[in-house]
Amino acid sequence: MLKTQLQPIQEKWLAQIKRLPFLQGLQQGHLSQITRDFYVAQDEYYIAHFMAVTEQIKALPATNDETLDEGDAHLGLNPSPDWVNCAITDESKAYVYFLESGPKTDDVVQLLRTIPCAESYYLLALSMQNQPHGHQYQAWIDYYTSPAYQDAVTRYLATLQELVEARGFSLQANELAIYEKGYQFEFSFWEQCPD
Ligand SMILES: Cc1ncc(CN)c(N)n1
Repeated sequence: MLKTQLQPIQEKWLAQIKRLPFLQGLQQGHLSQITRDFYVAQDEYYIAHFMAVTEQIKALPATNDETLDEGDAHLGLNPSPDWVNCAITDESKAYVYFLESGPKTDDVVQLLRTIPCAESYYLLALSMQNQPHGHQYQAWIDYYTSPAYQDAVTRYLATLQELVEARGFSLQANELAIYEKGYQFEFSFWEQCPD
């Protein structure tokens, strides 16, 4: 039931994200240095906040996430030392504000805010796997398709499933709207990256 509710939203936004110039460049291995630096700067900022939010989700079982450091994925894009000089955009700040806003007491809502972030990268990277001649950004793809990252995504979805089953009613329209908003922010985050 959960999958039936989430999948149409997920598929709609992933299709739009894949068409964006940055994703096309990522897929084809043709991103400029400036573009990669810009992305890494925005994402370092984003991830720091994302990690803090997920640590507050009480229902998420504690795991050994030592193998997960998204800095490794960034290295796969070969940023220059100049990435630290890129200003953080209003779009990136708005996404972080969305993650951090709202009551912290409802784990269902908090998971719905964060799952688009976790699952979309896994699904995007999966779609870039198996290029005939290897990939320019193979380390980025490998990071987001790794068993450790996949386990984290599975853990988020399984926890949401358990919480929804335990409360005895399926996701409501206002909750699905939060999940969709998360995907909208994912889209805007990628859209802002120059090609
Ligand atoms: C904006 C964003 N969304 C998702 C991810 C993958 N955790 C990320 N690194 N950055």
